[in-house]
Amino acid sequence: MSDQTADPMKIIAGALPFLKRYDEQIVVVKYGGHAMGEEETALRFGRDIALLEQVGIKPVVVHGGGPQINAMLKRLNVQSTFVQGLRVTDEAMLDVVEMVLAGPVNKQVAEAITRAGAIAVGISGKDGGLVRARKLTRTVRDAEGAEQVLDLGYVGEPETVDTKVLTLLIGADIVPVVAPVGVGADGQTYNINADTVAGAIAGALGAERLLMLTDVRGVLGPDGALIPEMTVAEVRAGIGSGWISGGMIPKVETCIYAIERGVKGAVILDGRVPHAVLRELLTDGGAGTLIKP
Ligand SMILES: Nc1ncnc2c1ncn2[C@@H]1O[C@H](COP(=O)(O)OP(=O)(O)O)[C@@H](O)[C@H]1O
Ligand SMILES: CC(=O)N[C@@H](CCC(=O)OP(=O)(O)O)C(=O)O
Repeated sequence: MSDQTADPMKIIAGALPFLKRYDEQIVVVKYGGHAMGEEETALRFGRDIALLEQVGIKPVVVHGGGPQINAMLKRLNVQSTFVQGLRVTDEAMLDVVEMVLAGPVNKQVAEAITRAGAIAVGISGKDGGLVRARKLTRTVRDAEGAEQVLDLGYVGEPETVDTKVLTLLIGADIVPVVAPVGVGADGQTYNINADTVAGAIAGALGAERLLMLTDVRGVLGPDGALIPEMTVAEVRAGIGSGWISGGMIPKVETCIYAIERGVKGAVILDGRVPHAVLRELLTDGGAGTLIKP
């Protein structure tokens, strides 16, 4: 039965148990740059988040903006390289990253939610000491099996998360919208993968759910089919075999991180599907890939 012909009373009755389950619960939603797409997609996302807030759920949005950074770099004629899904970030790159993420992208997402009738405030991880970061280092093995440390420049990882500013906003019924930029103890700004920030915030807040909105249906197996549920061990095997790759790696690693810190469920789903967030939280027809212990 299509949405248009469904009995509205049935829909409302069906949503009630979920509304009860998530009442006053924090749900962290990672809104990926690929899922933002057209302006209409962002507005639709804003309406869904505003609705969650209006029915008593406490949404916290962490957004990405990789494609939007790429578009700006193209205009500036600057090349960018990625290692294991992470953008190598020198000083000039850092300026562009912060300008795009904490600027237009952050404001567009907050505005879309506010326009839909909730109050949303855009901040970056630097505001209120939210995300204290440290330089991220990655090691790889070369052909001879020797370990090599990669220098990704000013790419960071969350060291600590101070949830005070989020708690204050949530307590005042304001939806926090967070740009994935952090600051080190010495004041150095770091570019952090948005998935990682979402996981760290979900863990620190003890969120009920972490939803990762992207531009694929979820984790796809080697045959291209959607995998509805995966254990942590299965995810690790997928990374090892190479069929989980690129931007999907930080996504699944984030889900594992969040679950290990007590987040009840972490889901990777297609943010381009209309009402993806509402479907996932308020119906039993959840889509995407649920990662579980
Ligand atoms: N096994 C897999 N299943 C689904 N997507 C995968 C897989 N392995 C790699 N990917 C890639 O990961 C991408 C999602 O990551 P990313 O582009 O960083 O999204 P976002 O901008 O939403 O954070 C997909 O578009 C796809 O190209
Ligand atoms: C270190 C690193 O790679 N940072 C990301 C931050 C934005 C991001 O994560 O955006 P998506 O969620 O849209 O991919 C970047 O520079 O693209």
